[in-house]
Amino acid sequence: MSDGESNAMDVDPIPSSAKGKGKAVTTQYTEDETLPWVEKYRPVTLDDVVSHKDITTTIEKFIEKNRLPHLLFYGPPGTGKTSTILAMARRIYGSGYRKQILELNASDDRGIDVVREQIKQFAETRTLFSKGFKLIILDEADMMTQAAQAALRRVIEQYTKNVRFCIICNYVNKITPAIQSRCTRFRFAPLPITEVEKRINTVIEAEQVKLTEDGKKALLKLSKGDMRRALNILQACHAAYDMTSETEIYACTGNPLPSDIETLVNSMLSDEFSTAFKLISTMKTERGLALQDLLTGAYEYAETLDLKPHARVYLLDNLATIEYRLSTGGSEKLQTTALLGVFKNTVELTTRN
Ligand SMILES: Nc1ncnc2c1ncn2[C@@H]1O[C@H](COP(=O)(O)OP(=O)(O)OP(=O)(O)O)[C@@H](O)[C@H]1O
Repeated sequence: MSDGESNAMDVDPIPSSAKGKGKAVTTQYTEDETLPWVEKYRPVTLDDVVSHKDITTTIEKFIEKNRLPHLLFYGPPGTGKTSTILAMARRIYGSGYRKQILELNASDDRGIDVVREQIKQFAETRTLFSKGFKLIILDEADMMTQAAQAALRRVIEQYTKNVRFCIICNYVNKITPAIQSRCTRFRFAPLPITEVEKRINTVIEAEQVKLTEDGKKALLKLSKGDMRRALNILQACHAAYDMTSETEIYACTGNPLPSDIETLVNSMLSDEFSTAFKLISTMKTERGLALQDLLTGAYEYAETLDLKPHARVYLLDNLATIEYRLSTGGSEKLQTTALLGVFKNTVELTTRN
Protein backbone atom coordinates (compact mmCIF):
# COMPACT_ATOMS: atom_id res chain seq x y z
CA MET A 1 0.00 0.00 0.00
CA SER A 2 1.46 3.28 -0.93
CA ASP A 3 1.22 6.01 1.63
CA GLY A 4 -0.84 8.10 -0.65
CA GLU A 5 -3.59 5.55 -1.14
CA SER A 6 -5.08 5.39 2.29
CA ASN A 7 -4.78 7.11 5.57
CA ALA A 8 -6.93 4.54 7.30
CA MET A 9 -4.16 3.63 9.67
CA ASP A 10 -3.25 7.15 10.54
CA VAL A 11 -4.19 8.10 14.03
CA ASP A 12 -5.29 11.63 14.68
CA PRO A 13 -3.96 12.49 18.13
CA ILE A 14 -7.23 14.30 18.75
CA PRO A 15 -9.85 11.62 19.26
CA SER A 16 -13.14 12.40 17.61
CA SER A 17 -14.84 12.15 21.00
CA ALA A 18 -12.77 15.07 22.13
CA LYS A 19 -13.67 17.26 19.20
CA GLY A 20 -16.30 19.92 19.56
CA LYS A 21 -16.72 19.83 23.34
CA GLY A 22 -15.97 22.43 25.96
CA LYS A 23 -16.42 26.17 26.07
CA ALA A 24 -13.31 28.07 27.00
CA VAL A 25 -10.90 26.18 24.77
CA THR A 26 -11.27 27.14 21.13
CA THR A 27 -10.11 23.78 19.86
CA GLN A 28 -10.54 20.54 21.73
CA TYR A 29 -7.55 18.62 22.86
CA THR A 30 -6.97 14.99 23.58
CA GLU A 31 -8.58 13.61 26.71
CA ASP A 32 -5.67 11.32 27.51
CA GLU A 33 -5.08 12.06 31.18
CA THR A 34 -1.56 10.62 31.14
CA LEU A 35 -0.30 13.16 28.63
CA PRO A 36 1.85 16.05 29.82
CA TRP A 37 -0.14 19.25 29.48
CA VAL A 38 2.32 20.63 26.95
CA GLU A 39 1.17 17.85 24.62
CA LYS A 40 -2.43 17.81 25.74
CA TYR A 41 -2.78 21.52 25.03
CA ARG A 42 -0.52 21.73 22.03
CA PRO A 43 -2.21 23.97 19.44
CA VAL A 44 -4.20 21.91 16.96
CA THR A 45 -4.94 24.59 14.37
CA LEU A 46 -2.98 27.65 13.30
CA ASP A 47 -5.62 29.75 15.05
CA ASP A 48 -4.72 28.11 18.36
CA VAL A 49 -1.15 29.38 18.14
CA VAL A 50 -1.19 32.46 20.31
CA SER A 51 0.67 35.70 19.75
CA HIS A 52 2.25 35.00 16.35
CA LYS A 53 -0.68 36.13 14.24
CA ASP A 54 1.53 37.79 11.62
CA ILE A 55 3.38 34.51 11.11
CA THR A 56 0.31 32.27 11.00
CA THR A 57 -1.51 34.66 8.63
CA THR A 58 1.45 34.69 6.25
CA ILE A 59 1.62 30.90 6.35
CA GLU A 60 -2.12 30.67 5.65
CA LYS A 61 -1.55 32.81 2.56
CA PHE A 62 1.30 30.60 1.39
CA ILE A 63 -0.97 27.58 1.72
CA GLU A 64 -3.94 29.21 -0.02
CA LYS A 65 -1.79 30.22 -2.96
CA ASN A 66 -0.04 26.85 -2.92
CA ARG A 67 3.28 28.65 -2.80
CA LEU A 68 4.93 27.34 0.29
CA PRO A 69 8.64 28.24 0.45
CA HIS A 70 11.22 26.51 2.59
CA LEU A 71 10.78 27.83 6.11
CA LEU A 72 13.20 28.76 8.85
CA PHE A 73 11.65 29.19 12.30
CA TYR A 74 13.87 30.56 15.03
CA GLY A 75 13.47 31.90 18.53
CA PRO A 76 13.67 30.90 22.19
CA PRO A 77 12.22 27.63 23.52
CA GLY A 78 8.52 27.13 24.14
CA THR A 79 7.29 29.87 21.83
CA GLY A 80 5.42 27.67 19.37
CA LYS A 81 7.80 26.86 16.52
CA THR A 82 7.16 23.12 16.47
CA SER A 83 3.47 23.62 17.26
CA THR A 84 3.10 26.01 14.31
CA ILE A 85 4.65 23.69 11.78
CA LEU A 86 2.61 20.73 13.04
CA ALA A 87 -0.59 22.80 12.89
CA MET A 88 0.40 23.85 9.38
CA ALA A 89 0.96 20.22 8.37
CA ARG A 90 -2.47 19.31 9.77
CA ARG A 91 -3.97 22.20 7.83
CA ILE A 92 -2.38 21.01 4.56
CA TYR A 93 -2.67 17.24 4.85
CA GLY A 94 -5.56 16.75 7.27
CA SER A 95 -5.63 14.26 10.10
CA GLY A 96 -3.26 11.85 8.35
CA TYR A 97 -0.55 14.49 8.31
CA ARG A 98 1.94 12.39 10.25
CA LYS A 99 2.51 10.22 7.18
CA GLN A 100 3.25 13.19 4.98
CA ILE A 101 6.01 14.63 7.09
CA LEU A 102 9.45 13.54 8.09
CA GLU A 103 10.58 14.90 11.44
CA LEU A 104 14.26 14.78 12.33
CA ASN A 105 15.45 15.87 15.77
CA ALA A 106 18.89 16.47 17.19
CA SER A 107 18.58 13.25 19.17
CA ASP A 108 18.28 11.30 15.91
CA ASP A 109 21.41 10.31 14.08
CA ARG A 110 22.20 13.40 12.07
CA GLY A 111 25.36 12.41 10.28
CA ILE A 112 24.75 13.93 6.88
CA ASP A 113 24.87 10.54 5.14
CA VAL A 114 22.04 9.31 7.33
CA VAL A 115 20.07 12.50 6.77
CA ARG A 116 20.63 12.37 3.04
CA GLU A 117 19.54 8.76 2.86
CA GLN A 118 16.42 9.33 4.98
CA ILE A 119 15.44 12.40 3.00
CA LYS A 120 16.09 10.64 -0.28
CA GLN A 121 13.93 7.68 0.71
CA PHE A 122 11.19 9.91 2.02
CA ALA A 123 11.18 12.14 -1.02
CA GLU A 124 11.48 9.44 -3.65
CA THR A 125 9.71 6.33 -2.49
CA ARG A 126 6.40 7.83 -1.54
CA THR A 127 3.68 8.61 -4.02
CA LEU A 128 3.27 12.26 -4.71
CA PHE A 129 0.09 13.85 -3.55
CA SER A 130 -2.10 16.29 -5.35
CA LYS A 131 -0.88 18.87 -2.82
CA GLY A 132 2.39 18.66 -4.68
CA PHE A 133 4.97 18.42 -1.93
CA LYS A 134 5.90 16.74 1.29
CA LEU A 135 7.31 18.33 4.36
CA ILE A 136 10.58 17.67 6.13
CA ILE A 137 10.99 19.21 9.58
CA LEU A 138 14.53 19.56 10.84
CA ASP A 139 14.14 20.46 14.50
CA GLU A 140 17.06 21.77 16.59
CA ALA A 141 18.97 22.42 13.36
CA ASP A 142 21.44 24.69 15.17
CA MET A 143 22.94 21.50 16.63
CA MET A 144 23.99 20.32 13.17
CA THR A 145 27.66 20.61 12.30
CA GLN A 146 28.78 23.09 9.67
CA ALA A 147 29.71 20.18 7.39
CA ALA A 148 26.25 18.66 7.75
CA GLN A 149 24.66 22.02 7.03
CA ALA A 150 26.81 22.47 3.94
CA ALA A 151 25.65 19.11 2.63
CA LEU A 152 22.07 19.92 3.57
CA ARG A 153 22.16 22.91 1.30
CA ARG A 154 22.68 20.62 -1.69
CA VAL A 155 19.95 18.29 -0.49
CA ILE A 156 17.49 21.17 -0.22
CA GLU A 157 18.19 22.16 -3.81
CA GLN A 158 17.98 18.62 -5.05
CA TYR A 159 14.51 17.97 -3.68
CA THR A 160 12.93 21.42 -3.97
CA LYS A 161 10.56 20.13 -6.65
CA ASN A 162 8.52 17.93 -4.35
CA VAL A 163 9.76 18.61 -0.81
CA ARG A 164 9.55 21.65 1.46
CA PHE A 165 11.91 21.96 4.39
CA CYS A 166 11.11 23.60 7.68
CA ILE A 167 14.24 24.27 9.65
CA ILE A 168 13.73 25.01 13.34
CA CYS A 169 16.32 26.37 15.73
CA ASN A 170 16.87 28.57 18.76
CA TYR A 171 19.92 30.44 17.45
CA VAL A 172 19.64 31.57 13.86
CA ASN A 173 23.26 32.70 13.73
CA LYS A 174 24.28 29.06 14.01
CA ILE A 175 22.60 28.31 10.70
CA THR A 176 24.87 28.85 7.69
CA PRO A 177 23.99 31.86 5.52
CA ALA A 178 23.62 29.52 2.53
CA ILE A 179 20.73 27.72 4.20
CA GLN A 180 19.25 30.92 5.59
CA SER A 181 19.07 32.44 2.14
CA ARG A 182 17.15 29.44 0.82
CA CYS A 183 14.42 29.84 3.41
CA THR A 184 11.80 32.37 4.44
CA ARG A 185 12.69 33.31 7.99
CA PHE A 186 10.23 33.74 10.82
CA ARG A 187 11.25 34.91 14.26
CA PHE A 188 9.25 33.55 17.19
CA ALA A 189 9.63 36.12 19.95
CA PRO A 190 9.06 35.24 23.62
CA LEU A 191 5.30 35.27 24.22
CA PRO A 192 3.89 38.39 25.87
CA ILE A 193 2.84 37.73 29.47
CA THR A 194 -0.78 38.63 28.61
CA GLU A 195 -0.88 35.90 25.94
CA VAL A 196 0.65 33.31 28.26
CA GLU A 197 -1.92 34.32 30.87
CA LYS A 198 -4.86 33.87 28.50
CA ARG A 199 -3.71 30.41 27.53
CA ILE A 200 -2.92 29.47 31.12
CA ASN A 201 -6.40 30.62 32.18
CA THR A 202 -7.89 28.20 29.68
CA VAL A 203 -5.88 25.31 31.11
CA ILE A 204 -6.62 26.34 34.71
CA GLU A 205 -10.31 26.22 33.93
CA ALA A 206 -10.18 22.97 32.00
CA GLU A 207 -8.08 21.20 34.65
CA GLN A 208 -9.68 22.91 37.64
CA VAL A 209 -6.34 24.07 39.02
CA LYS A 210 -6.52 25.89 42.33
CA LEU A 211 -4.11 28.77 41.84
CA THR A 212 -4.03 31.96 43.90
CA GLU A 213 -3.54 35.37 42.29
CA ASP A 214 0.00 35.72 43.66
CA GLY A 215 0.67 32.16 42.46
CA LYS A 216 -0.39 33.10 38.96
CA LYS A 217 1.74 36.23 39.05
CA ALA A 218 4.78 34.18 40.09
CA LEU A 219 4.07 31.57 37.42
CA LEU A 220 3.87 34.20 34.69
CA LYS A 221 7.03 35.89 35.91
CA LEU A 222 8.97 32.64 35.96
CA SER A 223 7.69 31.57 32.55
CA LYS A 224 9.57 34.45 30.88
CA GLY A 225 7.43 34.08 27.77
CA ASP A 226 8.05 30.34 27.49
CA MET A 227 4.67 28.60 27.33
CA ARG A 228 6.17 25.15 27.77
CA ARG A 229 7.77 26.24 31.02
CA ALA A 230 4.54 27.81 32.25
CA LEU A 231 2.51 24.68 31.50
CA ASN A 232 5.09 22.35 33.04
CA ILE A 233 5.28 24.36 36.27
CA LEU A 234 1.50 24.55 36.46
CA GLN A 235 1.09 20.81 35.98
CA ALA A 236 3.80 19.98 38.53
CA CYS A 237 2.22 22.25 41.14
CA HIS A 238 -1.25 20.91 40.43
CA ALA A 239 0.04 17.38 40.99
CA ALA A 240 1.94 18.27 44.14
CA TYR A 241 -0.34 20.69 45.99
CA ASP A 242 -4.06 21.13 46.68
CA MET A 243 -3.71 24.89 46.51
CA THR A 244 -0.88 26.64 44.68
CA SER A 245 0.33 30.06 45.78
CA GLU A 246 3.56 31.97 45.17
CA THR A 247 5.43 29.86 47.75
CA GLU A 248 4.51 26.57 46.04
CA ILE A 249 5.43 27.93 42.60
CA TYR A 250 8.90 28.94 43.81
CA ALA A 251 9.35 25.72 45.83
CA CYS A 252 8.34 23.61 42.84
CA THR A 253 10.80 25.28 40.49
CA GLY A 254 13.62 25.53 43.02
CA ASN A 255 13.75 29.29 42.47
CA PRO A 256 14.40 31.52 45.48
CA LEU A 257 11.44 33.49 46.78
CA PRO A 258 11.66 37.19 45.90
CA SER A 259 11.32 38.00 49.63
CA ASP A 260 14.40 35.84 50.37
CA ILE A 261 16.37 37.60 47.66
CA GLU A 262 15.34 40.94 49.07
CA THR A 263 16.52 39.94 52.55
CA LEU A 264 19.87 38.72 51.20
CA VAL A 265 20.57 41.72 48.98
CA ASN A 266 19.60 44.15 51.73
CA SER A 267 21.92 42.34 54.09
CA MET A 268 24.78 42.50 51.56
CA LEU A 269 24.16 46.22 51.16
CA SER A 270 23.95 47.19 54.81
CA ASP A 271 25.27 44.48 57.18
CA GLU A 272 28.85 43.74 58.15
CA PHE A 273 30.66 41.52 55.64
CA SER A 274 30.77 38.51 58.01
CA THR A 275 27.11 38.88 59.08
CA ALA A 276 25.94 39.00 55.48
CA PHE A 277 28.17 36.07 54.52
CA LYS A 278 26.76 33.99 57.38
CA LEU A 279 23.18 34.82 56.32
CA ILE A 280 23.87 33.82 52.72
CA SER A 281 25.49 30.55 53.78
CA THR A 282 22.61 29.69 56.12
CA MET A 283 19.97 30.48 53.51
CA LYS A 284 21.85 28.58 50.84
CA THR A 285 21.86 25.50 53.05
CA GLU A 286 18.35 25.83 54.46
CA ARG A 287 16.60 26.73 51.21
CA GLY A 288 18.90 24.80 48.91
CA LEU A 289 19.76 27.94 46.93
CA ALA A 290 22.44 27.88 44.27
CA LEU A 291 24.60 30.94 43.74
CA GLN A 292 23.38 31.13 40.13
CA ASP A 293 19.76 31.57 41.38
CA LEU A 294 20.91 34.15 43.87
CA LEU A 295 22.75 36.03 41.11
CA THR A 296 19.70 36.08 38.83
CA GLY A 297 17.48 37.21 41.69
CA ALA A 298 19.99 39.85 42.80
CA TYR A 299 20.22 41.17 39.26
CA GLU A 300 16.42 41.54 39.04
CA TYR A 301 16.16 43.10 42.49
CA ALA A 302 19.06 45.48 41.77
CA GLU A 303 16.96 47.03 39.01
CA THR A 304 14.64 48.39 41.68
CA LEU A 305 17.47 49.91 43.75
CA ASP A 306 18.27 53.59 43.66
CA LEU A 307 21.91 53.64 42.54
CA LYS A 308 24.16 56.20 40.90
CA PRO A 309 24.69 55.37 37.20
CA HIS A 310 28.40 54.49 37.55
CA ALA A 311 27.64 52.32 40.61
CA ARG A 312 24.93 50.49 38.65
CA VAL A 313 27.29 49.91 35.73
CA TYR A 314 29.91 48.57 38.14
CA LEU A 315 27.37 46.26 39.77
CA LEU A 316 25.96 44.86 36.51
CA ASP A 317 29.39 44.38 35.00
CA ASN A 318 30.59 42.46 38.02
CA LEU A 319 27.44 40.34 38.34
CA ALA A 320 28.05 39.31 34.74
CA THR A 321 31.69 38.49 35.52
CA ILE A 322 30.71 36.31 38.48
CA GLU A 323 28.14 34.51 36.37
CA TYR A 324 30.78 33.86 33.74
CA ARG A 325 33.25 32.55 36.32
CA LEU A 326 30.59 30.27 37.77
CA SER A 327 29.71 28.89 34.35
CA THR A 328 33.36 28.09 33.70
CA GLY A 329 33.76 26.13 36.93
CA GLY A 330 34.60 28.81 39.53
CA SER A 331 34.09 27.80 43.16
CA GLU A 332 30.70 28.64 44.72
CA LYS A 333 32.28 29.77 47.96
CA LEU A 334 34.84 32.09 46.38
CA GLN A 335 32.29 33.56 44.03
CA THR A 336 29.87 34.11 46.93
CA THR A 337 32.47 36.24 48.68
CA ALA A 338 33.15 38.03 45.38
CA LEU A 339 29.42 38.80 45.12
CA LEU A 340 29.44 40.20 48.60
CA GLY A 341 32.45 42.35 47.78
CA VAL A 342 30.73 43.66 44.66
CA PHE A 343 27.71 44.82 46.67
CA LYS A 344 29.94 46.46 49.27
CA ASN A 345 31.84 48.38 46.55
CA THR A 346 28.55 49.36 44.92
CA VAL A 347 27.40 50.95 48.18
CA GLU A 348 30.69 52.79 48.45
CA LEU A 349 30.46 54.09 44.86
CA THR A 350 26.91 55.23 45.47
CA THR A 351 27.60 57.06 48.72
CA ARG A 352 30.89 58.65 47.53
CA ASN A 353 30.53 62.13 46.04
N1 LIG B 1 2.40 30.34 20.61
C1 LIG B 1 1.87 29.32 21.32
N2 LIG B 1 0.53 29.17 21.40
C2 LIG B 1 -0.01 28.17 22.13
N3 LIG B 1 0.70 27.25 22.80
C3 LIG B 1 2.03 27.35 22.75
C4 LIG B 1 2.68 28.38 22.01
N4 LIG B 1 4.00 28.23 22.15
C5 LIG B 1 4.18 27.17 22.92
N5 LIG B 1 3.01 26.62 23.30
C6 LIG B 1 2.85 25.46 24.21
O1 LIG B 1 4.15 25.05 24.62
C7 LIG B 1 4.46 23.74 24.15
C8 LIG B 1 5.83 23.76 23.50
O2 LIG B 1 5.77 24.50 22.31
P1 LIG B 1 6.64 24.16 21.02
O3 LIG B 1 7.14 22.75 21.07
O4 LIG B 1 5.86 24.56 19.83
O5 LIG B 1 7.82 25.17 21.27
P2 LIG B 1 9.11 25.42 20.39
O6 LIG B 1 9.13 26.88 20.09
O7 LIG B 1 9.17 24.48 19.24
O8 LIG B 1 10.24 25.11 21.47
P3 LIG B 1 11.72 24.47 21.28
O9 LIG B 1 12.58 25.52 20.65
O10 LIG B 1 12.14 24.17 22.69
O11 LIG B 1 11.54 23.22 20.45
C9 LIG B 1 3.35 23.36 23.17
O12 LIG B 1 2.99 22.03 23.31
C10 LIG B 1 2.20 24.26 23.55
O13 LIG B 1 1.41 23.60 24.50
